[in-house]
Amino acid sequence: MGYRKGTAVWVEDKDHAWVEAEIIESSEKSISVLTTDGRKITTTNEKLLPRDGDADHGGVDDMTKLAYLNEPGVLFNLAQRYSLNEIYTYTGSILIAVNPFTRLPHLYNVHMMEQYKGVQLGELSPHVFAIADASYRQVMAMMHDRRSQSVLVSGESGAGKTETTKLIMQYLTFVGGRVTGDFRSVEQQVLESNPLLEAFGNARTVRNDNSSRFGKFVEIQFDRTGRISGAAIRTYLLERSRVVQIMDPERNYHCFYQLCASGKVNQDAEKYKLDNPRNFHYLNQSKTYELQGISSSEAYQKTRRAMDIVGITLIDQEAIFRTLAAVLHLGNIEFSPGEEHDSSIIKDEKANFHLRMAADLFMVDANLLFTTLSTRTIQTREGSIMKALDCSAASAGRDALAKTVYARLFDWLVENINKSIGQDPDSRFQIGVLDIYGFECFKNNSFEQFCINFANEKLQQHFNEHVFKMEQEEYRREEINWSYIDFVDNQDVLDLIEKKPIGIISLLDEACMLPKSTHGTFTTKLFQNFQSHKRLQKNKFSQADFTLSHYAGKVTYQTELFLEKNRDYIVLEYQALLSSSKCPFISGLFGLQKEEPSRSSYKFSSVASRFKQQLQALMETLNSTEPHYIRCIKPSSLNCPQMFENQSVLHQLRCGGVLEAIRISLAGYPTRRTYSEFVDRFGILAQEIIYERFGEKTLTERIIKKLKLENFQLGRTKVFLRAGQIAILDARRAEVLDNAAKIIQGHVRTFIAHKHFLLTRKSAVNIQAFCQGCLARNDYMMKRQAKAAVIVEKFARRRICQKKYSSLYSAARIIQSMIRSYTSNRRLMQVKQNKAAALIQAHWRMWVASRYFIQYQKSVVSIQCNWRKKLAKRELIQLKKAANEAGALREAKGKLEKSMEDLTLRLTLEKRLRVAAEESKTAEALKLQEALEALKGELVAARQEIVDEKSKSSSLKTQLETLHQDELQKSLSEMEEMKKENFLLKA
Ligand SMILES: Nc1ncnc2c1ncn2[C@@H]1O[C@H](COP(=O)(O)OP(=O)(O)OP(=O)(O)O)[C@@H](O)[C@H]1O
Repeated sequence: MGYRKGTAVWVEDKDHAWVEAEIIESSEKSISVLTTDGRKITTTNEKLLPRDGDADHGGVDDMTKLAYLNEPGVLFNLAQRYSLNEIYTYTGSILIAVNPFTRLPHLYNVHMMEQYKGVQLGELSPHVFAIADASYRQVMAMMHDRRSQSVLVSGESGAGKTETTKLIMQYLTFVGGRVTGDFRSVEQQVLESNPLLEAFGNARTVRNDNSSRFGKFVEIQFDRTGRISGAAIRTYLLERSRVVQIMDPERNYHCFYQLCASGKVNQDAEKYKLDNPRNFHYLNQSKTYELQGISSSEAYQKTRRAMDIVGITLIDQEAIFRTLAAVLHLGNIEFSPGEEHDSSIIKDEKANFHLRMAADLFMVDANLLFTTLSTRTIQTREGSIMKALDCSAASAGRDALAKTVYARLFDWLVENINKSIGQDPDSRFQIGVLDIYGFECFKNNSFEQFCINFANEKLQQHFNEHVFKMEQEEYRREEINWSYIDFVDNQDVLDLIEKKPIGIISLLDEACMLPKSTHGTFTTKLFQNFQSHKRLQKNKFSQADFTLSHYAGKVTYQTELFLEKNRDYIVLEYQALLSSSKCPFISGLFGLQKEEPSRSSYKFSSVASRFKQQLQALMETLNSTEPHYIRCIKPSSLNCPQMFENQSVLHQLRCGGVLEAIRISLAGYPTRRTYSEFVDRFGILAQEIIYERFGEKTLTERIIKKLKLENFQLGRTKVFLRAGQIAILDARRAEVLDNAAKIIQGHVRTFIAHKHFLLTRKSAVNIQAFCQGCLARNDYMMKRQAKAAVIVEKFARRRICQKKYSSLYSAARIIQSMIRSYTSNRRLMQVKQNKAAALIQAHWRMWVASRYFIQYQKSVVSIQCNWRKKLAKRELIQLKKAANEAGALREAKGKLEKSMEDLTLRLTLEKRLRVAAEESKTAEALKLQEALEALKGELVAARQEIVDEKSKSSSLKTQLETLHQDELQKSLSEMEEMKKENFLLKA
């Protein structure tokens, strides 16, 4: 395009940095710009991007829509979208996925999946679900259109291939899953196979914490109804060397760390004597044991759960983890030189312990394990000879055994997952998802990079064939006017690598089989055979290196370990040792195969050749499917979100063939339809001619001309359209259909509206009736409530009055009882006083009677005494007369004297008694006097009390009266208020 002077642009400077600039001169051949930092740069169109282009509007979702289609345009479009978290962009039918390095849950929820279900590619914004849906719809299309599909996900390590693959599988299980909720449904098993394979096949690398160290092709099979009916997983080239050798800060496979951390979950770690990963040689070569934000014990539980779901029995699970533990113990077996030359023995007690542990866990004899590791049997014509191995050979053998065991374990897992998920023999349509390592070019590139880049060349060829070659062939077949577009055909690189009998792989295999070959002889032979091959170059500094010009750039390979890594030899002693295991799982891994007798105990098998065969099979599968491409891009080498490294992204776009695809797509005719298809679809755009007797080709031409489209091509059977023309046709078709739909809609709407009106009217009447009923019911309810309120008020008032009355009543009762108690007290006191007075009177009368009686008695006694004295005197006189008269009289005199003495004695006695009685009577009278005095005092106090009581009762009476009056006043005022309220309520 031509730029005007003064146009603001971005320009790529010689350091490949993009800077702001302004056009100062523009000619056909070159453009001069002045950068904002004052530099004058002369550049070309490709290295310029207008600043007010598409990028300023948030970018376009399909690169082919870019107004300025060049590298910076593509790059800035991606960067612009990435900054808005729009990580997906189409390039025609290729989806570019830029790794966000942060969770974007809103992009992947069920709602999103619902949105993309059944929607044409391009209708919604670009998404991995759209690609998955397109492939699913293709599988479910009309019978004759059906074709198996494949989705090829590629990109460099850490670009997000595995995540993208998981999302595709998630979508396919969503649209093709049954709603059974079954714990072990096929789709559940397909999904759960991911974490299981990740545990055993993924590891931390410098580029990615969860890097897949194997390639994977998952084929999901569908039944006639579009439901998932089976699945098959194929894996490629597991990185075996990682089991025994890791570099800081990388890690070994996740499953080892998970097993060591299993102590928190079960007894496994303790049972297998795996206390700490730091104690195991295969793990402690790197000081990284933990992954940020991931708990190994939780991951262990997840792996176990996945094993349950994919149907691995508990016995097999136990055997798998036991085998892993055995591998770790195996790595700790160290050797030291033995007594004999070139022999080795177990280094120390610790190594011996690990030897025994490994043997126990493998369930083989410990001595046999030692012998197997430290010796080798060589077959000679004379018979077999046992040769001792030195320390380094024994250690290498130990590592080879560990790698073999792990690789077989991994293969067993894949095989069992496949068996457990099951294949559907009746399924005729599949969707395959390929997640394979992207093109790699490091400082040091070894055998693994060679294989990976070989695989990428193959995939690129497939891509070329699909996108470019087929395109060109079709143009030729259809005999349309077409100037060929060049593209970088990589067939020559593939021939160089895989051609038989002379290609890099064949030469490598030959070198591996010849006993005296080294990597040096291999490279020498390679250069001899391909002296002037334009894709192969010698390295100036190292004879052992060679450089290949891949489609994505030049890569120099260091061949030191090529031979060793290509040899997948199976040492027969290992085979014999482990097939003798008492554990059926382990002996099953190493089932005895009939070996051809050989001189050596090694049986060579080429890793590269096997990989080549696998790739061939994969390509055949892919060729029978319709491919969809997803190119994952890693925007930041630091794995940070919102970081976009232009150079790296540009390199990845080049490697992925994205830029080439855009170029070809725009230069050619990306859309083509057979005439019948075209007329079927777009005939409605020219209805006036559609029923005329023209051929389909003429009809097609007339339709297109009617729409004034230019630059289209009419082939033999198909019409070829330029980019964007189909969109115009579709838009016009949609317009016509829209108009037709509008008329139909108008009629349908009238009908619906009429029906709706009748229904509305009926409903309105019903609603009115219902509302009126409601209002009447409400009114009635109000009245009932008012009446009820009056009753409630009445009861409330009665209750209040009752309460007042009862308090008054109880107060009156108290007063009454007080008065009564007062009068009865007074009566009681009177009775008590009367009683006391009677008692005093009685005592007084008794005292008076007793004084009278005593005086009377005294007088009687004195009268009696005087009388008796008189009588005695008379008798005495007589007796004296008689004594005088007779002696006898004397005696009588004596007697009389005696009786007189007695009488005087009795008299004095009675006198004394009388005195004592008088004394006691006076004391008693004194007592009575005192009691009388006390009673008088009590009487006075009682009188005083009565006076007090009287005054109290009079004060109570006055209080009661005032209380009564207050209460009365209050109730009167309340009555007034109630009346007012009642009046208000009534109002
Ligand atoms: N769509 C995505 N959303 C959020 N994060 C993502 C997404 N894709 C990738 N990532 C992040 O990038 C990391 C690397 O992705 P992934 O493991 O898929 O890369 P990869 O290309 O498969 O790498 P390798 O080839 O090493 O296996 C993931 O662990 C994840 O954190």
